[in-house]
Amino acid sequence: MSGPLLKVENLTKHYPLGTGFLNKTIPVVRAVEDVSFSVEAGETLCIVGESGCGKSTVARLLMRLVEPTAGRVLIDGTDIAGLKKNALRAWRRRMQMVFQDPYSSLNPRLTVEKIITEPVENFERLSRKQRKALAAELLRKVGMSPEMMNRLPSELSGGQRQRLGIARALALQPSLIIADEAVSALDVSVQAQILNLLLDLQQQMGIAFVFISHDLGVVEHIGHRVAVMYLGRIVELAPCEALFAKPVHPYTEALIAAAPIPDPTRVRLEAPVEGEVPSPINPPSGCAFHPRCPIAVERCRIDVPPLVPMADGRVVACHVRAPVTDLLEQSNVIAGDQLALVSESHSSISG
Ligand SMILES: Nc1ncnc2c1ncn2[C@@H]1O[C@H](COP(=O)(O)OP(=O)(O)OP(=O)(O)O)[C@@H](O)[C@H]1O
Repeated sequence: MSGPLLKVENLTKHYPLGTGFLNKTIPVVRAVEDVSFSVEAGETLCIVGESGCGKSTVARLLMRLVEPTAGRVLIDGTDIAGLKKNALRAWRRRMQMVFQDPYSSLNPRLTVEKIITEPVENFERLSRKQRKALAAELLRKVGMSPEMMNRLPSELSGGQRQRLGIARALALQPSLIIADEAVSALDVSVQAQILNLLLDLQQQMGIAFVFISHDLGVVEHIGHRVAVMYLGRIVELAPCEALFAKPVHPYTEALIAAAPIPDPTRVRLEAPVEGEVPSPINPPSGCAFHPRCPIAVERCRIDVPPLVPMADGRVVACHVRAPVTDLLEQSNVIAGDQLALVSESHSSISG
């Protein structure tokens, strides 16, 4: 199979505030603006950013829990918006979600066995014996004892509940799991166990992850590539190591500087970002980060910066650090498809 497993093209979601009256223009929350990225089979793409930057809305759009205002989501090249009954069911098997709060996402009245076999039983009838065998296999996969099969979610710890949420997501052998703040509610030591479990499962089963988190420590541990979002837009997308070693966008730089440093030998370079995140109902003109940006120039107030590909494989939307003109002058060192990216859109990102 060629091409990425998941491709997101110019995805946009505006939530209208109210229903409008006498043809008055309704204000909208610009939750996601012109977001594009791709995910290869077996890859983990992390999406990071402050609260309200649109991470969960991207997850909901990927799962088709909300409809996009514009843009497309393609799985293996097929637009999920156009899928009809059978194709939609087949697609639903391939993409699963793990939520932040496993407690509220697990039915408290169902046993562990029922919870993890239910997704399969939505597709096919299982005998009692098959159900027990499947439940035991899935529990083992996530490091839990099959003896827990008859328990209720309330009898499990937070970490066990999250393992259960993962087991349920694995039941249909998905190609892609969307994990939205999947470890945020857990203690640090349990977080590490769950992250290592996800890494193991990825190696064993070749599952791709879109891993949404506001915690850069978690992202650094698990990500292959990282997309940094600010006020609905991707401002930088880079291989994980490159991003942490040398953030280019001033917002990425500020986020990394503000994150707690687990390694005491690493030195924090700059002060954390100052000021409040502006409202997505009335975002600043030009680059939405310019009112908080220490290096903003006049142009940043006027034009939205396009995502520009850099030599090390990352893309950055910053007039100062990734100016389009500089790159066009160096066109002899830029591949043709990268150049197309620069001119074609504000946020095209190749996988
Ligand atoms: N159903 C909705 N109606 C109106 N506005 C919404 C709706 N859902 C989300 N929003 C707004 O869209 C913006 C993006 O929200 P989203 O939950 O995607 O951000 P997030 O980065 O996931 O934040 P958090 O980490 O706090 O969950 C926010 O301003 C939020 O208030």
